[in-house]
Amino acid sequence: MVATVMLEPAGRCCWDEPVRIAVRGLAPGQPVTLRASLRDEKGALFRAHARYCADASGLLDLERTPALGGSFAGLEPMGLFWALEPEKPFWRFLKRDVQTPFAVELEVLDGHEPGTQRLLARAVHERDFLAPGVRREPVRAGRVRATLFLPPGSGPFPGIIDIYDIGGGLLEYRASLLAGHGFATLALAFCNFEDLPKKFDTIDLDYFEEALCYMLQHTQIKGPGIGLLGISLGADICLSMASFLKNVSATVSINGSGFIANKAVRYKENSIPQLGHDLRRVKVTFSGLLDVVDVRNDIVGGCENPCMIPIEKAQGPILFIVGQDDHNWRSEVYAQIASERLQAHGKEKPQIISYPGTGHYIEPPYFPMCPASLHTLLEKPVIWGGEPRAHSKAQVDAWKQILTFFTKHLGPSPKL
Ligand SMILES: CCCCCCCCCCCCCC(=O)SCCNC(=O)CCNC(=O)[C@H](O)C(C)(C)COP(=O)(O)OP(=O)(O)OC[C@H]1O[C@@H](n2cnc3c(N)ncnc32)[C@H](O)[C@@H]1OP(=O)(O)O
Repeated sequence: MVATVMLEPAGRCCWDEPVRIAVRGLAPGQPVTLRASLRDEKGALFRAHARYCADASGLLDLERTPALGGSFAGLEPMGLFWALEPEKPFWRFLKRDVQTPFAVELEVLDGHEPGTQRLLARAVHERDFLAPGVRREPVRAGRVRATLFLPPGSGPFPGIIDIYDIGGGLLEYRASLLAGHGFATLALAFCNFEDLPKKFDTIDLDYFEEALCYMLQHTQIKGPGIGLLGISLGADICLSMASFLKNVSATVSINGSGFIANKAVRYKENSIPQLGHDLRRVKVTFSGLLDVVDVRNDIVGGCENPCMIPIEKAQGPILFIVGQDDHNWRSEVYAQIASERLQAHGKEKPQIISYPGTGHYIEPPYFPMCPASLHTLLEKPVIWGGEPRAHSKAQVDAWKQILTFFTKHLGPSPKL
């Protein structure tokens, strides 16, 4: 009998959805190796593999059969995706063009010995970043440089602004996936994109207010408030927006700090000074990579430190998503200080969801973890923390929590 790869859903699905992989037509108990590979838009190759044995009927179902070793071990139906590793060192898994899918090649090889394996079956699985009917609209309005993703239908939809980290550019993949869940989502650039400054010294909230106004005046976006989602520096920008600007209904901080790091924040007559850092606290790991986790200056005065964002002024609730092994900075400690500050100012204790074994780049489900990559400021590779299996589980759960939080506080999307 000929071995065949079966995929469910067949052919394609969105990147944040699980796919069921099974192989039919193997010999009873046959040892096989499954291999996954994909190339990103810059041509970088990502690969993962795992060894399995078919069951007594010659079927291998990744939802029922544990991997015996390889890039991962145990019952991990999506392991061939989250365990993908770049061939090029320190290469981050990114989707640059969300209008095309990632094509993942799946191969079934005979046996467990590398090098001598015969190809038994092969399939290509396409993983999309735009769900059917999601519209992508480039936004060049006033100073705002962004892309808006609108769910199918005429709305009005709950709206979210999505902001990434200090690397800048315009990363659209998280916003496009969120639109597939019914949220009109604006992927917002703030530096290193088109005519925006390559580098910046101050975070000027006027720019972000302009983006917020763009969302609020959009006929297909539901008011009276907008949700904010950010990671790293993007999370701190979101917390600053929520603290100073009106009409922010809910904020999610993914590994933000609640402090102004090395770029002062300005809004009209208000400004928050930077905490600063000391490069003498950069550590060199055993592997020779840099670890910047303790580089920031101490927080004198705890939650009343003047470099802290006045999050008690935020109108809407804040959800803190935290990786306990974040090596960019101590996100868990910072979330606790944020909670203390809110309570010290008579606000409710915020929801903090803290994940063990989880590093800095908490991305949408099934994104391979980025253990280390080039730091924009240091221009050298730094470690980001995280253990791939735990990090992957955190990403799946965090995504669900984020969707639930925004649905609760922005309201559900209209039914199609
Ligand atoms: C002084 C420091 C202190 C430390 C901490 C202080 C305290 C904290 C203060 C701070 C708080 C802040 C808190 C925080 O936020 S901390 C988070 C810090 N984050 C970063 O440092 C972001 C790092 N930047 C990136 O990863 C890039 O911007 C990305 C990858 C997003 C692409 O960006 P862009 O689209 O602009 O790239 P390009 O096409 O023009 O290529 C440019 C170069 O980038 C390289 N590249 C491209 N793609 C990848 C990839 N997939 N994987 C790896 N590298 C990649 C490649 O070398 C390429 O050059 P070339 O090979 O083409 O010549």
